[in-house]
Amino acid sequence: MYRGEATGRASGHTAIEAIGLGKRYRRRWALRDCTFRLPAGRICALVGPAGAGKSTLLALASGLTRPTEGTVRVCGAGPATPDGRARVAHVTQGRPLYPRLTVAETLRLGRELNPGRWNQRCAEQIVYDGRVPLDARVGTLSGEQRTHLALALAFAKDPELLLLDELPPYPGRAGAGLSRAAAGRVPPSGPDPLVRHRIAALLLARAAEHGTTVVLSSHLLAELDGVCDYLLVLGGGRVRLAGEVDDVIGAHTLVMGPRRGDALPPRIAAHTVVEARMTDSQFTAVVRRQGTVAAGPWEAVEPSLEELLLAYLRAPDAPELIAPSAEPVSPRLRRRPGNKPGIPGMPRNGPSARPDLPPVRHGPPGGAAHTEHDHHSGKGAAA
Ligand SMILES: Nc1ncnc2c1ncn2[C@@H]1O[C@H](COP(=O)(O)OP(=O)(O)OP(=O)(O)O)[C@@H](O)[C@H]1O
Repeated sequence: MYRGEATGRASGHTAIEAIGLGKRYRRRWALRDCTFRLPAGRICALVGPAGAGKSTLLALASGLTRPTEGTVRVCGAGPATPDGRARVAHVTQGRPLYPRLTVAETLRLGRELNPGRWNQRCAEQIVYDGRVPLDARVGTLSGEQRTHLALALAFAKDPELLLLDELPPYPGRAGAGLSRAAAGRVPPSGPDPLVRHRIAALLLARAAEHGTTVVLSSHLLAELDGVCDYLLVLGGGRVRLAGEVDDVIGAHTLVMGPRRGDALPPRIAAHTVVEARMTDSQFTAVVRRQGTVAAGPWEAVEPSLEELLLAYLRAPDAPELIAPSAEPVSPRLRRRPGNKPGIPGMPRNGPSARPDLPPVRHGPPGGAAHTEHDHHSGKGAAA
């Protein structure tokens, strides 16, 4: 799925631009040296292990919290300014809503809090599509209904940028934020794929209709395929991967073949190895190509988005990859040459992995994460 530059507000604009962004809670950094640009009009997957700083990044982008260091701008504005707040909607993990208000009262509150920007018809359509009764108290709604209501509030504000912390409902979160009695009335909402599919469809349709940029934080990697066209991967509080999904996937190859000894075949190891896994008889490696992958007694295919993300998540030391479209463009914000993570004195963007693709910025080759004797038997089996 790719919505392209021509959509609505997408052409050439920047939705988020962060430079050296960092947030520290007491002594611990939740996010550090975070530098990237998200072009407008994208549906961006924000991926990372638990504690990687995803929620912190979203909170910084929505002005909910202030940076300890660095800067972030959203749609050209400071997130904590009235302009920034008007342009951004943030649906947080807990979906904080007033449980005693009815749905209609909640929408009325949304209208009063967003004078001049409120689209009541849009809000009512979303709650209607989600089969959310207008006269029901929020505290009695299911996880899916609460999400529809939260999305109704978000889209009715007509935001340029929607930040969504987790595609809901997710395990154990049904009734979160409600009284115990109210939570007891909420049907259990496990990771029902149909519900998630319905909500993803709603999100995509609305985002396409309004030209909204969406940042979607998620743990469920398989579900991001076909939903997101842009990728932002955090690890250890830093950006590890950023760019168009197609470009990022296209720069990598998944190689599987018979194992000969403890090391990868030299012609495979010559590429930037993101992750290598061995069983007794087979090796599986995700490599960032430096040129073409030589033919040999192995199979080389393009990884799926899930396979690629898993490789990066399992290999926290793999070198970063930042596509040119994810590089900040604002001259005021641009990093000094030679600053991390570029190579001092060298152009910031390394050679293109594929001649038909734009160049990508990458760290030094050889950052392999090597998992010995891992019983991973090939493509699609990663878990
Ligand atoms: N208000 C806070 N006070 C102290 N530490 C915090 C606070 N919020 C987050 N942290 C810490 O900052 C780090 C990043 O947290 P954050 O919630 O941003 O990660 P995350 O990637 O969203 O994780 P998850 O996927 O589990 O939601 C974690 O170590 C977390 O414990």
